[in-house]
Amino acid sequence: MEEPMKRYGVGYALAPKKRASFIQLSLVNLAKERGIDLIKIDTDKPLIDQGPFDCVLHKLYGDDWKRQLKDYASQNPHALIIDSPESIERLHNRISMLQVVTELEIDGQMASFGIPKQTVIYDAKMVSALYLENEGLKFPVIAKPLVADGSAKSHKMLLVFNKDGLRKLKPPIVLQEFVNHGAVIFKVYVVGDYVKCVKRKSLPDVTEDNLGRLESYLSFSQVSNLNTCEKNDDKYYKLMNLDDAELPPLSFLTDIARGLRRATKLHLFNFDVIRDNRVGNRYLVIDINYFPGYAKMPNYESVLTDFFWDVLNRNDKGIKSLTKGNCEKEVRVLIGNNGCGEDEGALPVSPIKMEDNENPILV
Ligand SMILES: Nc1ncnc2c1ncn2[C@@H]1O[C@H](COP(=O)(O)OP(=O)(O)OP(=O)(O)O)[C@@H](O)[C@H]1O
Ligand SMILES: O=P(O)(O)O[C@H]1[C@H](OP(=O)(O)O)[C@@H](OP(=O)(O)O)[C@@H](O)[C@@H](O)[C@@H]1OP(=O)(O)O
Ligand SMILES: [Mg+2]
Ligand SMILES: [Mg+2]
Repeated sequence: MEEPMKRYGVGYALAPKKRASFIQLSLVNLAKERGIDLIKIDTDKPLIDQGPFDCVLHKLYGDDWKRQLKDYASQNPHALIIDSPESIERLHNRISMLQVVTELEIDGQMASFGIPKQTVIYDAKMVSALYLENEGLKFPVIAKPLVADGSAKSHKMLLVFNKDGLRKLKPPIVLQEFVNHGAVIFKVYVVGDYVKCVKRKSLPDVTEDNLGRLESYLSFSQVSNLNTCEKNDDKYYKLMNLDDAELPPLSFLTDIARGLRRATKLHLFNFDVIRDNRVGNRYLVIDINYFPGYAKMPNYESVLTDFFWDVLNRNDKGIKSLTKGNCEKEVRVLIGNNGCGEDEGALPVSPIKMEDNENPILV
């Protein structure tokens, strides 16, 4: 007689929006066929009273949740926690997030990579054109909230064209050089050893001419996450034709992804890459996100199911590929004007532009 298939329980603790996008019936069913039951963790009840789970997936914040995970892990040493809160926290600060990129050692035969010049400002009195100049930054710059904790306000940014645009900035902020990149951003999704790059639209290039002509700043939020309907009437992006943009070499991106996995000890994240127009074959990482919108990735159901199956099986065999048991303990990580205005190249006003009073980094 055939042995019954071993079943695994994967508990997930996600905010309602993330749950709605990620936990689709197609994923639940495919995982079920492979012996993996996806089970919702009730965040109103103590984690310790739920399960038992072979694996806990999570994207929640705060000390209470961290404590709950720690208690769960110490009472269920066999359970995998994907990923450790301490590792995830590095991505909650836009400086420590990109610092890790600068520490990667990768043999860049095909292309080079780095991060844009940036500086952090904690004190409003420090915001000045002189300070920027001393830090080696030139206009235009992007002002980003220092904290990237998943809140709506942590995505609200400002493209600053000149010194007038600096006046109203509210620290703590990161000021990062805006690099022309042909209005295309590459989102590189990482799921364990799997790496997938997709193209999205981004902010259009800024010309010297623009700098003098425009308002002193532009507020925007999650420009690469606008929905298809918003993209439709967008002349600028039609003109530059996203379809024609060439992807960076996959093996190069895979090397960066592997390096980031090693350095961060994370398994579920994506990073945003732009091609620096000033230099041939140079790429800049501008953002890293924990547990991003995987449902937007082609075949996300099978990619995620394969990942669950792989880590659960390795765990059964005693291969410590993930943070296991005590989630603070370090364990070996296996590596395996509607988008345009009338002029070509003019900066978008809507839908990218948002009201100033909605932007928390503006006084
Ligand atoms: N240094 C830069 N040079 C040029 N464009 C940039 C730069 N930094 C950010 N951008 C543009 O601004 C957008 C938002 O920046 P970023 O990715 O840092 O924000 P985010 O809110 O963390 O994004 P996500 O929704 O991916 O989490 C990018 O997708 C890109 O279009
Ligand atoms: O909203 P989606 O599911 O698409 O995912 C987005 C995700 O939002 P959510 O985690 O609240 O869902 C964001 O996370 P926070 O920074 O806000 O934590 C961030 O990672 C975006 O980059 C993701 O979009 P993507 O990068 O994949 O395009
Ligand atoms: Mg981003
Ligand atoms: Mg981000």
